[in-house]
Amino acid sequence: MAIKAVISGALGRMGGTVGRIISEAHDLELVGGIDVKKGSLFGTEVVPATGIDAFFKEKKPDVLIDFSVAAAAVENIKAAARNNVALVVGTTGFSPAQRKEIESAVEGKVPAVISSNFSVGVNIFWKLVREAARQLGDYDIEVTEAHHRYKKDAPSGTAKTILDILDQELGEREKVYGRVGATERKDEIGVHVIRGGDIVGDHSVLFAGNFECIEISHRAYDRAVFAQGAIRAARWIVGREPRIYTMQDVLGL
Ligand SMILES: NC(=O)C1=CN([C@@H]2O[C@H](COP(=O)(O)OP(=O)(O)OC[C@H]3O[C@@H](n4cnc5c(N)ncnc54)[C@H](O)[C@@H]3O)[C@@H](O)[C@H]2O)C=CC1
Ligand SMILES: O=C(O)C1=N[C@H](C(=O)O)C[C@H](O)C1
Repeated sequence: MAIKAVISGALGRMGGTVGRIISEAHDLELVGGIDVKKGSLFGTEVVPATGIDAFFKEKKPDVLIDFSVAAAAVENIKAAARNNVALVVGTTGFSPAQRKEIESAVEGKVPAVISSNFSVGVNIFWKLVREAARQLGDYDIEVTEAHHRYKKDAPSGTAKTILDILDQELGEREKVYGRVGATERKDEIGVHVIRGGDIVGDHSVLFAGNFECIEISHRAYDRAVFAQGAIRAARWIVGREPRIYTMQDVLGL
């Protein structure tokens, strides 16, 4: 039996990429999409988010894959939990309060993989950053990310995950978002955001010491890497215990 998937944010950049790959997969069935307005996605119906409960009841999907916007994702996640639909959530930009809302909607009700980045490469990159932080905690650290001109949130979800990893390894340090004028460097972490053109997603962490620097970088060339990871997560999550998992769990890292 094919896994039945619905995509939320269906008419967006990621929705289209995920939809194309699912429609070409033999073990998955795209049963439709959710967005703000009606439309179509690889021969399936896209309905407005206001009709999500009725859509779930009609299509009976196994999994909802959400790449939308933070406030919308929270509501769609609650609807999936109400309708017993497993979740793969790639949307970024959640506030701490929204993240709590998601946790209380999902925990003990449906299984969900939530990750700020579904690419296999970024999941390895996070591990390398953790190891470097363990060894080079006394070096100056600067995090830089670059994305396309239409990205809504900054810093990226992936950059926030990098900052969480650094905090876990080094204790909470002040974050300085860009520098201008007279600045005296202490042991803060510098964070730099670039927005322009059609950059798919670049992240780098610089560890600068005396007489040497090490820079760990990841560059995505095509949204297919995120979509393939999300689809891998969708195959993995259906039938799991109802709690929140990460992409590291999916990959066994
Ligand atoms: N975790 C990951 O690996 C990745 C995460 N992302 C994140 O995914 C999200 C979407 O990115 P893009 O596709 O580039 O954005 P986009 O702006 O192209 O697409 C978002 C779509 O969500 C729709 N939307 C708005 N309200 C909605 C609602 N209530 N219900 C359903 N859909 C709704 C919009 O109309 C739009 O079609 C962003 O938060 C981005 O940061 C993007 C790439 C990879
Ligand atoms: O909006 C994007 O495009 C991306 N968003 C994710 C993020 O915020 O980290 C992942 C990826 O870098 C692309």
